[in-house]
Amino acid sequence: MNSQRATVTNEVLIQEVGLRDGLQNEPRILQPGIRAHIADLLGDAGIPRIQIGSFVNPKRVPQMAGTAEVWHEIRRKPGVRYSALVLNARGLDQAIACGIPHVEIYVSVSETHSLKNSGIGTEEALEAAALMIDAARSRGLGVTAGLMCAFGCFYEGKIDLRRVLDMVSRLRASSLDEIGLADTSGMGDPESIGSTLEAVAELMPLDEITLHLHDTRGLGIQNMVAGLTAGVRRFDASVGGLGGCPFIPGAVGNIATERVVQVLHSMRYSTGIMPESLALARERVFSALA
Ligand SMILES: CC(C)C(=O)C(=O)O
Repeated sequence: MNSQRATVTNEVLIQEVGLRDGLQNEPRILQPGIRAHIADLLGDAGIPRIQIGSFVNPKRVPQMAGTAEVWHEIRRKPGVRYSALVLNARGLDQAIACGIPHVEIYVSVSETHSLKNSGIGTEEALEAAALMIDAARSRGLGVTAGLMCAFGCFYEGKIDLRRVLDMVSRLRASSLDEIGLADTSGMGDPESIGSTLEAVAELMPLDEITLHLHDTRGLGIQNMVAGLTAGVRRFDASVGGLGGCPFIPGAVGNIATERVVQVLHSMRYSTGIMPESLALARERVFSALA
């Protein structure tokens, strides 16, 4: 047994990423006011963590233009952690300027995906991430740092586990609230998720890990259960299962929040999320996108 494993609880924290990962791949662009209203409905449904958007180049991802306006229009619910994704120093400056309290900074484990997604290689991205984490911390922001393509890559196939572990260790050298591991192209399966987490558990407690899973091959929920079995208690999910990386062809959405909640509750885990209210938020998203 390894000594890093923390006491496991039956409480699971869900972060809704539909307003970012979900919308970034949709042809219809939703205005900031509608996105803020959806965030309010999600908060009312008891979602404890809501990623409201990203600060990225609006020419590359037009769906994310106006994230600062979304933040200003949200009726901020006490106890909810609101965050935004940033991929470079410019995005971080925008996030700091708008006053969002928590940022998520992800770098890719795959060299090819890193170049396509952010225009720089993994080494440069890691160095930039360390500077961004320090800058965010010095301004009092909470920080999640994470790895994209941690369980495989559309372009490079299987990712060497030693590479993932090395990058986890290097991220952990910075001051962080948690580390995210993303199955960006949905190539993970319960076995690879379980064995990767077992190795990561030698480096850090798994209750400080967030899993971000895509349902590309229909294994998303099984992968979540593999994560739970290993000891992970934080998951990203997207209402309606929307989402996908705009820089991965055929990318499919995240695990659907309503399904995640249904499965977790049936397994007697608690999430604090009310399925009926979540269904209202889901309807609002789909009517806005119709
Ligand atoms: C930025 C990360 C979390 C992401 O959306 C992905 O890898 O799918």
